Amino acid sequence: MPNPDPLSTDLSTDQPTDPYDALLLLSFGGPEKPEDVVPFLENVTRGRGIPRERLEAVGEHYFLFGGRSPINDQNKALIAAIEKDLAEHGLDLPVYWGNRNWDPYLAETVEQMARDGVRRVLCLATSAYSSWSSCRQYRDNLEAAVAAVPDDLVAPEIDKIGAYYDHPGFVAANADGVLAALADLPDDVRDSARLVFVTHSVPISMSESSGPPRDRPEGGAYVAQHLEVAAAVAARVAAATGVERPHELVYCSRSGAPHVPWLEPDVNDRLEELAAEGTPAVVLSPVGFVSDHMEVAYDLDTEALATAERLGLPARRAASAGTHPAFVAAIRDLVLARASRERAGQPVPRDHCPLGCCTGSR
Ligand SMILES: CC1=C(CCC(=O)O)c2cc3nc(cc4[nH]c(cc5[nH]c(cc1n2)c(C)c5CCC(=O)O)c(CCC(=O)O)c4C)C(CCC(=O)O)=C3C
Ligand SMILES: [Fe+2]
Repeated sequence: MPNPDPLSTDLSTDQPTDPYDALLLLSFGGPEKPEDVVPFLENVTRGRGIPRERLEAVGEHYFLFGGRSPINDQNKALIAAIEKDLAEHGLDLPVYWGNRNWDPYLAETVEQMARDGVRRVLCLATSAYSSWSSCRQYRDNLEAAVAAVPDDLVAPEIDKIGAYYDHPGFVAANADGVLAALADLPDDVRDSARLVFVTHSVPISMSESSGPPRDRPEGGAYVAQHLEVAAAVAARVAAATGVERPHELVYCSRSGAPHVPWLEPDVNDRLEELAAEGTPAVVLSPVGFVSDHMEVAYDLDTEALATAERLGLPARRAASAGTHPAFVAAIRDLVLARASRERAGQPVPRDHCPLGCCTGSR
């Protein structure tokens, strides 16, 4: 038990980040040069039954960008922004970084934390939503990394912040991205533009088993959470512009075997329909991604924007949360809120997944 006597700690003059002595940014990882691409894809898809053709196609996406995913640079920029923000607020909390699929690997980072004498760690994953891929798999990675710490070291205890999609700072950052994209559209279609929110498709079975079993919304938490963010961002944009625009949620980056159903519609198919219906313009907002991953660089900026261009449909891609100050402040808030609840012995329900939460992997 981390806090056998919560009252005594509550009344002390602890640091606002106590009981934590480090923050861990946990991410997916990505290749940095052409030689990295195949080993990276092997790491990602080990035991996942992804067809060879799909892997070759995804490899090409990476080669188109010189074998370098944007994700590691995005994470470095986010860590720098978090460190600066923490320092500006007088908070002394070192930030570590570990990935599931590429260097720096999570297990090495956790071992390094043990060597540095770090005992209690708060972890933020670069995914804001519930599902096996976006939450449970990261928890399993943490457990495995802690278990792999050599016996001569004391492994740190790691707590993971739960889904944070509805944090007002995350919503505000995405809304700002949509506002900037709208401003960049031609004047005559700006007010009639449709807001198309995009996230990573997942198998329907994964989506339906996402979230805590007891209060799981119909269809699963993954879709429900994205719809909530889409509505919140659209409402902020309406308030800021004085114009109500229609909005919807679509999907990108479908993978897996063709006979396994995944969430639809695909963004490209939907753009075809919207163009046929005479939609004047669209803004694509990648709310499913906290920063500009390869899915954003390829599936949206390369593929979907080309689809829109071919259809003669004016389209702009909105910025993801990235290092937007509202998102960076949201991270500080999530850290301080969790630390204070921990000191008071009041767990944050969403940070503790019940049995059966986000189980379905395919
Ligand atoms: C929900 C979700 C997120 C969002 C949450 C989060 O951020 O974690 C996400 C993120 C990412 N996915 C990424 C890359 C890949 N995902 C793949 C495969 C898959 N993703 C899935 C789901 C998700 N993925 C699923 C159900 C599969 C099928 C295989 C399986 O069941 O596990 C494959 C294999 C090839 C392919 O099949 O596409 C690759 C290369 C990158 C790195 C991008 C970069 O380099 O910038 C990132 C951030
Ligand atoms: Fe993925």
